[in-house]
Amino acid sequence: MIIVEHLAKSIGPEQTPVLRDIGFRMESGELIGLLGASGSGKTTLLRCLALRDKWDKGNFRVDGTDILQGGFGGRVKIRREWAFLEQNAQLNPTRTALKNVLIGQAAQTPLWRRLTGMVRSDDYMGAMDELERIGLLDKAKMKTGQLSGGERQRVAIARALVHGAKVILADEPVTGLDPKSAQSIMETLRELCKESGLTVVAIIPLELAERYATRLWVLDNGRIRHDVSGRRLTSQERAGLL
Ligand SMILES: Nc1ncnc2c1ncn2[C@@H]1O[C@H](COP(=O)(O)OP(=O)(O)OP(=O)(O)O)[C@@H](O)[C@H]1O
Repeated sequence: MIIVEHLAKSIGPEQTPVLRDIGFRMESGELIGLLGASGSGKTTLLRCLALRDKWDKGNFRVDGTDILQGGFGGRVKIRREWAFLEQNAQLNPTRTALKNVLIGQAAQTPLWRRLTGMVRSDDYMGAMDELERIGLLDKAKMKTGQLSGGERQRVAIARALVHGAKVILADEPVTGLDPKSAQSIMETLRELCKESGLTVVAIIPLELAERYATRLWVLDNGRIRHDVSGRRLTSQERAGLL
């Protein structure tokens, strides 16, 4: 169980409040579509949850561990088990899909292996397994610079999974993709949530969120204004997205 209470965050020289009072409870296996008008703080919320940005205040507990006040262990847990997929998958275009996925294992790999570039066969098999799981086994040896946007997103997801991600925070994972690739990425994420208990919070367009997410959050004025499961947004709730 992930519990966030009273998360607040101000940004910039003027310290403009972006997140005022965010609170939620989230279970494993949920796929949350994060919605809100431009500038409503969606990316800021993901960055705070990934601990890329410092919280001004708030409580953050994951499976009973106090992440912010509980010492170093909580932060290590988030860095190990939570993956932040930035906009336009951050991959090395000159390396193969396989190598890019293997980079996800660096955190668990001894320094000498990283320096010598030696890969354990277990790591290699693990990376190939994940590429297969997301349907990219046949592209494993292609440089990611030659892959389509959708395929690059898949590599980024495989890298997160190989890293042992239990939670993926995805900042516009389907932006710029054609409708078919976007749907295919969403289907993959939904399947992973259902089958392996992965939890995903993703900034995605409303129509995909309504089709694939198990829960919708609408951010407005620094709060989760609407938290909706099992139904589409009403026209009044949609109005907050404009
Ligand atoms: N580094 C920064 N310095 C100053 N202001 C910032 C910074 N980063 C974000 N902001 C401001 O914080 C607010 C929230 O930004 P954020 O990127 O979280 O919104 P968003 O909902 O993800 O927007 P979009 O949908 O347009 O990507 C915006 O008004 C933005 O201009």
